[in-house]
Amino acid sequence: LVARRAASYTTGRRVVQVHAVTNVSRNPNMGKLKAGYLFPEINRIKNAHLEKKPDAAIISLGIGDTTEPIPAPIIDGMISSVSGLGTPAGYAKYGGYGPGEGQAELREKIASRFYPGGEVSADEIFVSDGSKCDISRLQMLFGPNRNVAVQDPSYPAYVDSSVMNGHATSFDASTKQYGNITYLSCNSNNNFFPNLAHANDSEIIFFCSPNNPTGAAATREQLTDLVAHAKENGSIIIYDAAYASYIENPDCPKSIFEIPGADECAIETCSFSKYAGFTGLRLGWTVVPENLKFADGFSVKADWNRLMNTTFNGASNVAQAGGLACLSDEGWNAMTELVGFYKENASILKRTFEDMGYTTYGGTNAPYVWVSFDGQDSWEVFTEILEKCDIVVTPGSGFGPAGDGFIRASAFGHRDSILEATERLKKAFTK
Ligand SMILES: Cc1ncc(COP(=O)(O)O)c(/C=N/[C@@H](CCC(=O)O)C(=O)O)c1O
Repeated sequence: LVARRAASYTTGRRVVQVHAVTNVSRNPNMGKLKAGYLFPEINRIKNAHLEKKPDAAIISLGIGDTTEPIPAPIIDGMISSVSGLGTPAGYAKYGGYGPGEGQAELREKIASRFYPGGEVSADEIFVSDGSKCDISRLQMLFGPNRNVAVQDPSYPAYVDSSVMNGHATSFDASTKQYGNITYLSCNSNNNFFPNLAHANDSEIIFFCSPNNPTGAAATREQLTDLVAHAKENGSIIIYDAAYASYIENPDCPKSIFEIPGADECAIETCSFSKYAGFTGLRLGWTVVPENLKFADGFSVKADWNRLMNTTFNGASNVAQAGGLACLSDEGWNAMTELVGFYKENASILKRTFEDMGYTTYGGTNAPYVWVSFDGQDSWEVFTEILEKCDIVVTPGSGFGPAGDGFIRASAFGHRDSILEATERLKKAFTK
């Protein structure tokens, strides 16, 4: 026992004592992950740069994290919630554990505000602490060894949570893909909408529109094809609408449930993060339709409800009060203004790269501009931009192998930072 507890080994003449180990073997799926999660890795590199250049005035066009303060009407809603928690009546109403699926009033409001066509009812809406968290809980819902398809490139949480939850075999360094995950390439040749025939065997299809990182918003026709494909193959779509409010093209639906039949093959997750600056406050929701059934006819919603009530004690009551304030007329207008501010940043960035001679995608229906560097290694471009401009972007290959040759510029920034970044980029990279 002592030998096992205090595993040690000799290197040449020295006996090196290592820390005691446990008896518990590591989850082999965690061992398959090829690197750290993308954004903390980028942050680590940024900090190393600052070590070298302590006076560098770094501008981040990297992680899509909001920068503008939460608008007053929403703050007021939270302040009154907090004050209420300090009174017996207020605490009695909202102080303890709330319903795992979220406060009824908030669920009703989300249904009426985000699904005005009545496509979704309040009891199909499950309030959470954000979409990223729900993506991993959805992985738990389906269990291991699933055939999963993702857009390539796409939000890294889909692939990484799929690897963690046992859907993937090992990482193939030559293809830069995990085995058993289907990468649906999205590029300028297919107008960033994948060939769905490649997903014929996929049980679960992660689909994000507007897509992170390309900024491509799928059209009604494309989403109709996606729903038809899922119904034909018996797949379930996990539709990520985290940026839907940035869509301005009327031909691009804001929800998959605008497509008839989607309630029999899709789950939709969304979030207040990028709409109201709730990235730190943590509030999102996931829609699991009444009509969505597993192969044996069992309700997916029933299992999701059981899972949420077992794994999660509900989104913070203060955050839910904030969400409710977002959906008041004043709050909704304030959110719309905030989204408009970031959209303006995106168009400034898009215009700048275009004027510099670069081909860009996205940036119109999304807060991300996808910039082609003509096949150059995206981590090299990332490093060059950091070294020359003290600007952090996100290397395209971080979103999947089809992202290489691109960088993603995020529009989440103060206006003066965005303008300063454009000046630095023009100076260093104009073709
Ligand atoms: C398609 C998509 N879905 C969900 C999220 C996260 O939503 P929340 O967990 O609600 O804040 C994000 C957040 N993405 C940021 C933050 C990074 C991260 O969440 O890992 C980014 O891509 O820079 C996202 O892009």
